[in-house]
Amino acid sequence: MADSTLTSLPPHHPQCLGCGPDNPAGLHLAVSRDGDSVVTDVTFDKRHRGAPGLAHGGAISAACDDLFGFVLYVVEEMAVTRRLTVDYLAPVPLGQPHRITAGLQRRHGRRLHLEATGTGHDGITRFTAEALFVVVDHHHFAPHGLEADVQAMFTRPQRRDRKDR
Ligand SMILES: CCCCC/C=C\C/C=C\C/C=C\C/C=C\CCCC(=O)SCCNC(=O)CCNC(=O)[C@H](O)C(C)(C)COP(=O)(O)OP(=O)(O)OC[C@H]1O[C@@H](n2cnc3c(N)ncnc32)[C@H](O)[C@@H]1OP(=O)(O)O
Repeated sequence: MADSTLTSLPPHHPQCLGCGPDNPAGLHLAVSRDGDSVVTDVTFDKRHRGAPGLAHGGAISAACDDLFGFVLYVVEEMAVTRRLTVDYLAPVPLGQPHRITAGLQRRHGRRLHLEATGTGHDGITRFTAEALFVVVDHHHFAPHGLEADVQAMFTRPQRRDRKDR
């Protein structure tokens, strides 16, 4: 969907399940910032099938979780998912684009309360999500990943100036 008011955001890292371009099993979400919100247009396909013709709830949940991870560019904090709740309001057909919009609802100390809405291009909202993210520092990631990869997450530019989505 072309939208001149959106600013592209970089993937969390190249292999990220949600947004990494180099993850062959990934959702390959392309995410943009729109003011204090972040948005992505996702089209689930046969790799994400649950019931015949419909998206798997886990795939929808993964898309929401990853998009919440982009609100961190707005908040300018590193944080991880502590709790994620998805309301599946209506079946999500494969092959139909849905726009997911997410943002910060409120913050209490380290706790970030986030919310998201997924709406088809037909205007039907088929899922919503809420999450609790908890702010962490680089020590959270350091024991598990290559030091250079962890450093890159903390030091990369926070946005790209591409406005062509
Ligand atoms: C500078 C610019 C930065 C830009 C960043 C941009 C991008 C990078 C972002 C992310 C990182 C990279 C890749 C992201 C990939 C995907 C994005 C999706 C996100 C994920 O896919 S991420 C993976 C799944 N995720 C986990 O792998 C977490 C496992 N987990 C833990 O590692 C611990 O569990 C932890 C650290 C979360 C907390 O542990 P802890 O010991 O530090 O803290 P504690 O337990 O004390 O809780 C702290 C405060 O939350 C309150 N609290 C807790 N539970 C609550 C509940 N249920 N209800 C209400 N409040 C609750 C407490 O009451 C306390 O509140 P208070 O501080 O106010 O007292």
